[in-house]
Amino acid sequence: MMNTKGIRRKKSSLSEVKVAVVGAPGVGKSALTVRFLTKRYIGEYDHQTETKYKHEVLVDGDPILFEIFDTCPKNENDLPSHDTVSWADGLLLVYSIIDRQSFAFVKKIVSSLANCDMPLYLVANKCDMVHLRQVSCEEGAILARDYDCGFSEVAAAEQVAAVATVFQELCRSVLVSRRKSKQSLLERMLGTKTNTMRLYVRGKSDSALPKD
Ligand SMILES: Nc1nc2c(ncn2[C@@H]2O[C@H](COP(=O)(O)OP(=O)(O)OP(=O)(O)O)[C@@H](O)[C@H]2O)c(=O)[nH]1
Repeated sequence: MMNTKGIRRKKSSLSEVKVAVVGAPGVGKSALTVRFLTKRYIGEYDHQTETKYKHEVLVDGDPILFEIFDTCPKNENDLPSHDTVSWADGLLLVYSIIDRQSFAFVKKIVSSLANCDMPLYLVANKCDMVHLRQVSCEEGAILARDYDCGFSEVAAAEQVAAVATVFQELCRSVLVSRRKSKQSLLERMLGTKTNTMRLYVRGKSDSALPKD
């Protein structure tokens, strides 16, 4: 699905960000994904198929081509596959505030990532159903602090902007992490730290600096 309204730059200048939407069955992964893509809420989806979408939007004024993988676990033990995790630049971890098991499922997913240091964003969906709440907002916030990632409670059923913000925040984390790994690759290739390099360049070009 493509939304190219308002975006005039060449495709080649786009940053691509791959997001896998993961979480227990029925937490609202498709509802959140479709809300972001179309701004609409559709109550029931095909639960049998995993779907990949493409969606172009501006994030902080820059065009971003999102690739979104709406995963579809068969049961509470069906964790995201190695292929899914290695495909993704970032994971949107979704649980439902009215389903404590789905909160535990998110923890299982993150444990299964082992040392894989990828950008994450924790989303607590169905916050329109507070009367049935099983997971407090504080628990979500604490878990996100543990994972060093962003966190929001949202309702795909009712909100448009809050859902978009979740995808945009994850996108920002992906871009930051990409910049950091490019920088550390450069440092490794040069066999030096960037700040040492900066000193060297300055020393060569700045005649006002002392010679040693
Ligand atoms: N009240 C409420 N219901 C929601 C919300 N989001 C999704 N639902 C409902 O929750 C059910 C499951 O939503 P889906 O989007 O299909 O969930 P899913 O995580 O994609 O499910 P699987 O594909 O089976 O893994 C549907 O009946 C949705 O209408 C929400 O924010 N509030």
